[in-house]
Amino acid sequence: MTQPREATVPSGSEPVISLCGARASLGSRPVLRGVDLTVTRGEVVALLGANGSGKSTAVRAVIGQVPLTDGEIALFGTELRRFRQWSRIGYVPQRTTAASGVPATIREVVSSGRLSRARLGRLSRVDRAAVDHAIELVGLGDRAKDSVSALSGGQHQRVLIARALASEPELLIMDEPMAGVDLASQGILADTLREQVAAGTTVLLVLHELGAIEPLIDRAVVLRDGCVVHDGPPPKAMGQHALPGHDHVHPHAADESLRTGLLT
Ligand SMILES: Nc1ncnc2c1ncn2[C@@H]1O[C@H](COP(=O)(O)OP(=O)(O)OP(=O)(O)O)[C@@H](O)[C@H]1O
Repeated sequence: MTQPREATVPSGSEPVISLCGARASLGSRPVLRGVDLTVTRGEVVALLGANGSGKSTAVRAVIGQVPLTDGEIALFGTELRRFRQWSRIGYVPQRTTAASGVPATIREVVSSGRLSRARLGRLSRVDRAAVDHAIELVGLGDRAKDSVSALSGGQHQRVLIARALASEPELLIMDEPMAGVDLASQGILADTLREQVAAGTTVLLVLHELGAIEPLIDRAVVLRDGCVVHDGPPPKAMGQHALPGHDHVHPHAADESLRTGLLT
């Protein structure tokens, strides 16, 4: 078995996600053009970049939804193609309007996130308690029997996050969790994330702007045209100035500026 290269991993830290020279195409278009990215245990990493820079494709490649044309991905030190322990990972996809028409209750949707831990597809008492806990975490305890089709966009997003949390994952991957979410729900999501981080969960977040979760972010990786153009401290300018149309310039090294063009 070939071991993934771990060139960017600090010594002593355990890699949870490693992408090495990852290349992927959608249709005939090369979307990832040699991405190196490592997330170690307990880290909270934001994946940033302009629309179309490849952020969603990168996280979808990590969970095996987009095949690589070249390079390697490993999860918890195991090559992706051999990896089977999906209950260790919670994934919140980018929101689509199609998701809101599901005729199911909040508890049913969140329960589906626990099935990866259930034996023979049946939820035990422990499983059901974990589902209820996940619903409580996102502040929807009193709505568990409500249909998800009756929820606002922000509440719906909270359900998707509860679904990801139901398996008590060690790694949480979220694609634009705050997009289109009302301020009250943003606050609840930030609190939920803070609790997960405090409990040691490793987190990879696709974001457009850091906003309320900026204090939680250990490291930011910025993609441009399918390549990593920054991997280090979160760009300070983002929280205040990440408005559509801005091309961001912020300090990179002492005497060097980095133009991220995050939203252009
Ligand atoms: N099925 C597809 N076929 C061809 N091209 C696609 C397909 N899906 C996405 N793309 C293109 O691939 C590029 C990368 O898309 P991706 O969704 O990864 O970017 P992103 O950085 O997540 O952008 P956004 O912030 O808009 O979500 C975009 O230019 C997009 O138009």
